[in-house]
Amino acid sequence: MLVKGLKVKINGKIILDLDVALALSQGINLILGPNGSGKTTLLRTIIGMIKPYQGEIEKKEELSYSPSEFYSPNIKVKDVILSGKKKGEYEKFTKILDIETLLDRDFMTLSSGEKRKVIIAKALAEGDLVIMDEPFSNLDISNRKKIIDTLVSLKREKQFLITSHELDIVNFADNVIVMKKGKIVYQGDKEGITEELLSSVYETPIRKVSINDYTFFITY
Ligand SMILES: Nc1ncnc2c1ncn2[C@@H]1O[C@H](COP(=O)(O)OP(=O)(O)OP(=O)(O)O)[C@@H](O)[C@H]1O
Repeated sequence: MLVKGLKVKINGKIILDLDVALALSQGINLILGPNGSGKTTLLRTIIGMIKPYQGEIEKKEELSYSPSEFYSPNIKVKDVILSGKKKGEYEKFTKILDIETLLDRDFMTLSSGEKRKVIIAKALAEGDLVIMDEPFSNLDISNRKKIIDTLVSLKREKQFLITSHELDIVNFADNVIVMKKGKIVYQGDKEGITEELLSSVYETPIRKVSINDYTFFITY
């Protein structure tokens, strides 16, 4: 996928203003950035929900999308999942994410974490480039690990573009994009995600602490 120089205006206000091309790598591409920095707008523009007034998006891959919020009134879980194209792959992901017993339930009666797993299973089954907005929100620590392990195990088959407010997801990322005020202020490997960069982007002191090669990000 090629995403170059995107500019988006909503109600006359510039929300996205990318001077640079978005350079995705193989595997897990993670977008970080404070609230309101334009992460969701960027994802929605890539999938075609928002039309940029400038810039280019060239997509060769099959894209799938898991939004950060979702509402599907009066629809069964299996119909949410089966409303896509690649039906064959659903079984694999409903099994991995342990949602097989939920298929006959009404989607809106699920807990927030169960809903999250359903829409993630759908996105994983449908796309070669899987775009997920805050896939870890609503998930308990064990389900969070299950999703991370699944993404890591699929890295050679699929490409991921995800957002998260959980900074330690950096540990699993092959490429990190940092946004602030509608712009990309960093993209590259995780080694470039320094305390200085994060403290400046989030406007609060952030410290990196490593234990057994795993990096935690803490405020102090
Ligand atoms: N339809 C809209 N009308 C007006 N402003 C909008 C609209 N959509 C987005 N914005 C504004 O654009 C900015 C970027 O929003 P966006 O949802 O892309 O941020 P985000 O980085 O995903 O934030 P968060 O981490 O809080 O989810 C915000 O200031 C938001 O209020």
